[in-house]
Amino acid sequence: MESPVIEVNEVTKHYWNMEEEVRALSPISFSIQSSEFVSLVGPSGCGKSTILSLVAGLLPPTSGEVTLFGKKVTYPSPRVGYMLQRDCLLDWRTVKDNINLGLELSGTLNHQTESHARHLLNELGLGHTLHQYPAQLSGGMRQRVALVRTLALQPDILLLDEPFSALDIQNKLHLEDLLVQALKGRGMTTLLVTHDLEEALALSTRILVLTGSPGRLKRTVEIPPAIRSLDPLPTRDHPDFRPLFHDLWKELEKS
Ligand SMILES: Nc1ncnc2c1ncn2[C@@H]1O[C@H](COP(=O)(O)OP(=O)(O)OP(=O)(O)O)[C@@H](O)[C@H]1O
Repeated sequence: MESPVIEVNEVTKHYWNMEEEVRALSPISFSIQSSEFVSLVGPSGCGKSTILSLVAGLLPPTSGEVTLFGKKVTYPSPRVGYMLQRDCLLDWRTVKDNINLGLELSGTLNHQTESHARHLLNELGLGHTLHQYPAQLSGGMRQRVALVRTLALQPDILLLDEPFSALDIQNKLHLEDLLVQALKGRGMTTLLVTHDLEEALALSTRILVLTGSPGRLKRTVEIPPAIRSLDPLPTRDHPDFRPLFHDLWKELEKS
């Protein structure tokens, strides 16, 4: 078996809140292979976002270690793209200048990378918005622009922290579909935090169920290939989808 892209090894994380110590994660270990799409689900406060920040190199673990491609994470890696619930678009920049922002900051903006960013914008159905400003776009369109900005960096690892949770159901389903299409053939390894079990089931190859607090891994659910091979919308009609959903739901109720 290939060595994992992401490895979280006996990691704990404690925060200090004024004088009080908050134990966010008790020792947690898991690894993710290349091109896997793994979702983290669990009750509020069980440490899901903390795990993403540790993998992104934005926070150091209290003990244990996180490795990416076999190397210990000590700072944010350019191989990682990170997308949040808030789109964080800059209102004074056009869509074109927003999708180029990450490339500019990383010093990799050139004719080729800019044209790739524009190609992604077209793929996500927003080619016509190139010279518009974020205020002229709907919430779903803004989030699509944020996704293009993240994918434009061509990261090997994509971290998604509830990226669609602020959207209405129609936009959410549309974006899930666009995300899957955009990831096809690009070989990215994805780690998603979501509260939406349907979303986790429809997008993932594997789901890690956490419990708190402090957060720890409770169960790993492999998504059957018959479901995995379908696009997000039709997965929901697969006869195994509802039983899996109820199984996960019950697991979280016990958390
Ligand atoms: N910067 C911080 N300082 C102090 N405590 C923190 C900090 N960040 C997170 N925590 C605490 O660590 C624990 C885990 O937080 P985290 O945001 O990782 O959980 P989560 O599972 O992502 O929650 P949610 O689902 O509500 O977003 C919580 O108890 C939270 O209050």
